[in-house]
Amino acid sequence: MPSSPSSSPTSKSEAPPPAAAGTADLVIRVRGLVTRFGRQTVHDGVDLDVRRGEVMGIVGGSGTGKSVLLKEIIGLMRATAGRVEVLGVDMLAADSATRRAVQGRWGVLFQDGALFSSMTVAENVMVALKEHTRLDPCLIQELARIKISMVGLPPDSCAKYPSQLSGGMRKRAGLARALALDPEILFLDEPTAGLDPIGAAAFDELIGTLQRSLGLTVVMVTHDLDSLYAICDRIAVLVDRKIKVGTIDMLLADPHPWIHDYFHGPRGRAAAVKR
Ligand SMILES: Nc1ncnc2c1ncn2[C@@H]1O[C@H](COP(=O)(O)OP(=O)(O)OP(=O)(O)O)[C@@H](O)[C@H]1O
Repeated sequence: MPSSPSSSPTSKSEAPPPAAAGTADLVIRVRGLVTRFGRQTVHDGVDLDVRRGEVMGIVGGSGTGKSVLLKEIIGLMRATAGRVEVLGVDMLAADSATRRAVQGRWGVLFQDGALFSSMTVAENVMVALKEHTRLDPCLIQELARIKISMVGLPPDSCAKYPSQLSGGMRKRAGLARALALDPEILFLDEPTAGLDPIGAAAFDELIGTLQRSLGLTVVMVTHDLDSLYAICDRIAVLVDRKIKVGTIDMLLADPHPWIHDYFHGPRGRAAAVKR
């Protein structure tokens, strides 16, 4: 396992997308998802397939339902209608034990790291290990130390409280916690929000390196065009209450007005230049 990932990121836009997968290689399968809040319809028949080992970015205008979709996939919210399968389990129909078992196979990084403020970084990472395993306490401490090192935090951050860390360090600590149980899937909600451009690029590089070395499937809600170019294999765009999925090159050629403006606007052009 890498102690401090340092290899330079490969622009995913240059790489061919992972081979089209059969159903067996799908780790997430969303079908006909409908989400309504009162009279507001946020999703109206959303379909999404995420293949094992790919990095899927989720983008869309403000309020198009990116975060709600993520919450519905990880079971924090219940869709009005439709089907969500994760790792072959129908999450809406499964009993609580089955759902819990699947939940142990993914990690989530929320925007601010969502760390417990009264616990040190190491204690935060140990929470899931204590809850989901029966490992010896010394081994749990050692595993937490390894995860904290994997995300590039110095050893002395283990004993620090979240309030003693910078925003970027808090995100790394949240990532260490998300990786605690060696997940197969990593869900990220706007991982680079609030970071300066250099910090954001370093975080993208970390995600890319961890994804490759650990063979993770990553699902990432983001507004960050640089992240899309740097680490995403495919991108799911929420438009017109549905989803369009493609590689960056496919979406660059898409005539939908929002997609065109997003990828060909000033920020899109600036991100494309860095490819
Ligand atoms: N619990 C809720 N009750 C009622 N409406 C909600 C609830 N959660 C979200 N919404 C609405 O659903 C819509 C989609 O919200 P969501 O947070 O998913 O947007 P988003 O695409 O992530 O936006 P942003 O990019 O601004 O973060 C919004 O109009 C929001 O007000």
